[in-house]
Amino acid sequence: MAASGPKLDLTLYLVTDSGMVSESKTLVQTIDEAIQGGVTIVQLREKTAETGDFISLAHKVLQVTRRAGVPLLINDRIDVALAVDADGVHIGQDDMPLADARRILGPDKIIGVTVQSSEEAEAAVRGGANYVGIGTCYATPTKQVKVEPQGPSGIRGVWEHVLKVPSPTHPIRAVTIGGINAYNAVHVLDSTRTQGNNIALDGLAVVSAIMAAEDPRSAAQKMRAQIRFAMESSWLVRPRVNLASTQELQAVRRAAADVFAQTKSESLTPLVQHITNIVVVNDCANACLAMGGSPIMATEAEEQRDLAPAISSLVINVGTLGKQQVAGMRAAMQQARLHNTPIVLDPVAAGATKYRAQVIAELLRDFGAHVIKGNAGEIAALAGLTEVRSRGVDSVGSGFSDPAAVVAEYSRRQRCVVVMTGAIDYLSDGRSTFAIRNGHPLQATITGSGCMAGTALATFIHSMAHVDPLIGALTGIAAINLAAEHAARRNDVKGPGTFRAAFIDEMYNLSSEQLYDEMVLERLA
Ligand SMILES: Nc1ncnc2c1ncn2[C@@H]1O[C@H](COP(=O)(O)OP(=O)(O)OP(=O)(O)O)[C@@H](O)[C@H]1O
Ligand SMILES: Cc1ncsc1CCO
Repeated sequence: MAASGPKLDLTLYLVTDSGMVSESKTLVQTIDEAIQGGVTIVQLREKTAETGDFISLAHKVLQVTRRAGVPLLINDRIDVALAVDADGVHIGQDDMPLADARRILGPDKIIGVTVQSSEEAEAAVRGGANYVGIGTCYATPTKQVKVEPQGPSGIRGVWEHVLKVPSPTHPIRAVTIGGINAYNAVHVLDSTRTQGNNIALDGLAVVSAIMAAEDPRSAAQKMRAQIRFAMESSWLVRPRVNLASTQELQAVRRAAADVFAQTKSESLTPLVQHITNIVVVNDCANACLAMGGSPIMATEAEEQRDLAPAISSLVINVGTLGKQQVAGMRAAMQQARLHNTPIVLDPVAAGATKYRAQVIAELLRDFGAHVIKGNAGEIAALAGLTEVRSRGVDSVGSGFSDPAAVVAEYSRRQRCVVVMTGAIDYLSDGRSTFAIRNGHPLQATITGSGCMAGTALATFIHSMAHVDPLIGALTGIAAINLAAEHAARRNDVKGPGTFRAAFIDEMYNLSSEQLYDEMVLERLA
């Protein structure tokens, strides 16, 4: 690492593109404002500039970066880096080989390498790169992408490999690049954390999210705030209810009963935004009200930005998909990510059609979710497992031979809570796995009981900051299932029709004491 130069901090890495700069600013002004907003390292990328022009621009940029104590790297052009005594270079796979670059620049300059695969990453680490830029996360108009975007899960695969390669001189660091912005920053950082020990990337590299902004300073500030949230407050690394205690199950039941009581109290009425299917929309709105929430079913893309600051959680249910509805989902999920609002994804009939499977895969790649809830057939389709099949919206057969392993494994893969419903419900956040043995067969006789379970999850997971998503999920499933048990016991319930009405009544009547006492909870892992 640059022994004499500025400290290598990859938190918010700006890659310049002079073609994007707003007409009212120069490139140097844009970089200056971006640094004021929190950019921690700059790479000057000028693919077409003449050598003399590149050098004179680099001199000007260097004045700004030096003043701020931020390293300046030159893309590709080692001659330019040497001419201005920049802090280092960033090279791609088609540029000068790493060994030559290191020999020319010496041990103290920063050298970063773009890598698209584990093999390229391994070569860069072994060759003594200071960091790797793992691409391409998302498709972007800023660069002709030679390789298919890999999405956060592909990036994570390369990152996990990078960490296993011994580095000859210094600990390797990594960022990812490609279509990163303030909407997806937290999702990208959360879902690229290593599966075993949650190690995060060192930062994110951005181009257009800052370079093309009218106000690069505030764009950089927004990015920094999102990155800080993901690095410091990610629920994936937050301590939570002490599950190691001998009183563990009581502690979990108590935590669930507390979330239930808070949600039902009049001082807190979570606003639960749904984009759900047309079959169940009214039942879900009533279920949400009965459990202490306030439902809103706003489906247009245009209204998501106005709604976003006020909503407590978001249900995305793909039961009846229209193109316009998908646009609404994308806009809502983007806003939810910006506001760190919990997202519950209900992948209804995930395996029934290719279109549905593709929409769900794209939503998960681009926005992820905090909770995915499905029946066994839906989870099987998402996880690519063939042990359980479905028919339309229903799961067929008796389920998985090892359901706890399935939810735990899929949860670790998706970096979210996974809830698999059925006669027994299985819930996992990848660290702990539980079963809830409540509920009644009458639930399976009405349409939308799974969708209402999704509503319940969102109603109780109303804040990422204040509700542990696993505890919120346990609360939601327990609440809905106990309401079903209570309804089924009523003399006036004669079958699905009367059950449906009584079910909503009993969601409304359920108390936190009943939830604590009657929840049948089992810890599986
Ligand atoms: N036989 C059963 N016994 C107890 N509870 C059940 C039973 N069947 C379903 N449930 C409960 O019903 C809820 C919905 O689960 P289910 O797996 O039926 O959803 P789903 O298939 O997605 O439903 P839908 O497609 O109708 O919305 C869960 O809370 C689950 O615990
Ligand atoms: C029956 C049905 N079809 C699409 S969504 C839905 C509601 C239950 O999932």
